[in-house]
Amino acid sequence: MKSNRHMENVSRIVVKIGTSSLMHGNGKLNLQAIDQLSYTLTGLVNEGKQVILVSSGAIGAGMGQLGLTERPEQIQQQQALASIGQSELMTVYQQRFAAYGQRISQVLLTHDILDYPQSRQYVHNTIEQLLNWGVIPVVNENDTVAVNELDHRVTFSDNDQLSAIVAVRSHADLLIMLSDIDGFYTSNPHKDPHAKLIKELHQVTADSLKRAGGAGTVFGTGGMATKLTAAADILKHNQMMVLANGTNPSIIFNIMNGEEVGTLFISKENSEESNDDRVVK
Ligand SMILES: Nc1ncnc2c1ncn2[C@@H]1O[C@H](COP(=O)(O)OP(=O)(O)O)[C@@H](O)[C@H]1O
Ligand SMILES: N[C@@H](CCC(=O)OP(=O)(O)O)C(=O)O
Repeated sequence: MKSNRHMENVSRIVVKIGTSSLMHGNGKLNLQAIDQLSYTLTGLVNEGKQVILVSSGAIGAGMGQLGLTERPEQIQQQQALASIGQSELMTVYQQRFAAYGQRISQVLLTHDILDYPQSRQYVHNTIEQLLNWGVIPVVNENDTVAVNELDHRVTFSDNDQLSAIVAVRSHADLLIMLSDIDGFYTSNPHKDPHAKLIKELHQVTADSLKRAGGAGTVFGTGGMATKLTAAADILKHNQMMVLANGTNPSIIFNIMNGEEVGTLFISKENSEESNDDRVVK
């Protein structure tokens, strides 16, 4: 694939991976995806980059543990599932990253912590210290206490937005959002066979938001809408985001090589592209 994006100066990267990329359709953890993710992120750290992983999947992993095929409605059940699944998820991450000699840590956050200057400072200090030590912080929402964020019918806050907040606060050069789809399309490709992949977007407009629909699987939550809101936040802070397919997380290497994969969200001033938002023909 042609290399025409400039990622040479990217040194701090936030990677967000969604539940749909971490789970099989039958509710089991996708160990191959987790292994490739661990291998790839360790590879980036070995190259001298600083990496923060924002990983969903706690509720999905909890559902898998209990053999549930539908996400329960009750908040307390979702929270209990997250509590079961988070420790399973971290156990698997710990094992796979350790196989590549990479240290990781767990950071559980709620959105409101970041609204309080002192807590925000503590989070900032901790993450900076971890990155200085070459550790990969693995961030998730602290689902047991984050009641509003769990009920996606009431609010649309979730890990997509959390990853943007983390990327903004940590002044990351790039947010890579991995999902179960190749990028942002002109409409939901699972419903519209004529949907076309948008390669680059400079602005999240009301029209782009209209094109974004809900989650694709029972395990996914926010769908495309929360990814676009995250992208809007990133663009507001003059940062970059790539939305790409996480089926094979080593796609991150292609992104870092500047290859044209997924959808790049970048301000017009920072873009190499003279055309407006490009659509694959
Ligand atoms: N315009 C669009 N472009 C791409 N995907 C879309 C669009 N609108 C809705 N979607 C849906 O969003 C899904 C990705 O969101 P989600 O299921 O929440 O994944 P994740 O678990 O990775 O966060 C896609 O699989 C697709 O079904
Ligand atoms: N904290 C929740 C994350 C929910 C969430 O944002 O899920 P997703 O849309 O798959 O990224 C969990 O770990 O299950």
